[in-house]
Amino acid sequence: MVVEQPYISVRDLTFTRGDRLIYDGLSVDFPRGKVTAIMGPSGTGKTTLLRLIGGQLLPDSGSILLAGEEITTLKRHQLFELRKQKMGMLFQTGALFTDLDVFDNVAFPLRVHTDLPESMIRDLVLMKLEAVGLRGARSLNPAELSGGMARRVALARSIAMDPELIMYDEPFTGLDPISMGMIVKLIRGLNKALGLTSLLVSHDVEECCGIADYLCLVSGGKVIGFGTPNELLHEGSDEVRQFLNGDPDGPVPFHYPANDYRQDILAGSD
Ligand SMILES: Nc1ncnc2c1ncn2[C@@H]1O[C@H](COP(=O)(O)OP(=O)(O)OP(=O)(O)O)[C@@H](O)[C@H]1O
Repeated sequence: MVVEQPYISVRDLTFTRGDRLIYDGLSVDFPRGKVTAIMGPSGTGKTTLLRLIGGQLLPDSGSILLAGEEITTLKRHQLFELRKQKMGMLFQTGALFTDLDVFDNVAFPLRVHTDLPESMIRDLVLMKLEAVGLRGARSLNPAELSGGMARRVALARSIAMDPELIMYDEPFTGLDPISMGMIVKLIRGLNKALGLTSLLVSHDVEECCGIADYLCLVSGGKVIGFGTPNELLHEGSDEVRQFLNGDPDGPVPFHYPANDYRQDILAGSD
């Protein structure tokens, strides 16, 4: 798919972990102002891709352009500035500070990264908490929140600095259906209201198809499908459709390669 003026452009990306090649010449563009869900088999490198885009990992080779900046060659302090100004991240493990209440958790990045007066910080924090429906919960401690509420506070914190890009890693994991519905609505709503570019890693095909403008399917170190959910569900390759439909057998076989079953049985013990 040709993406006009992508927010993120990845080219010929190679990345290895130990002796395992995770990405082998990955090239993909992520559209500006849209929600793109990155999906694919477990262990294929989806979280790794978010970390490469966030500059937390450095590729072996290749380029990652984000809002015109080449992430892979930025110096540490430049990367820090870029992250501060442009990126919000919501990782599944992105825990709240347990010794700070909800208000102070959301205020934290503003207090650390800006010189804004406390009165302005208060207005901004209340605005972010209102956006996630938790203005009334500002005095609660993290221990008093449900899992879904904690995720929403973490979301308010990750948009505190008005990022251009927000990256979500498995934002639905462990949530009950109502909390999941709220997070889905928030991801979609915030993307539109704040004009964000959103990248979302998740295994939930149904949620992703409902929320994402585009799906990016990654497998074997490459993009095997990129398009709207509708396009991929109807016109994707057999492998893409097998993944999206959750079929147990297809191009990715149910059976691990083995010798003849009958011979195996007759052969007795190994
Ligand atoms: N810190 C690490 N050190 C070494 N190998 C790692 C590390 N983190 C991840 N890996 C390996 O890198 C590969 C890609 O991991 P990654 O977490 O990006 O996959 P994923 O597609 O997000 O998986 P999942 O869907 O299960 O979360 C996996 O094989 C994993 O075992």
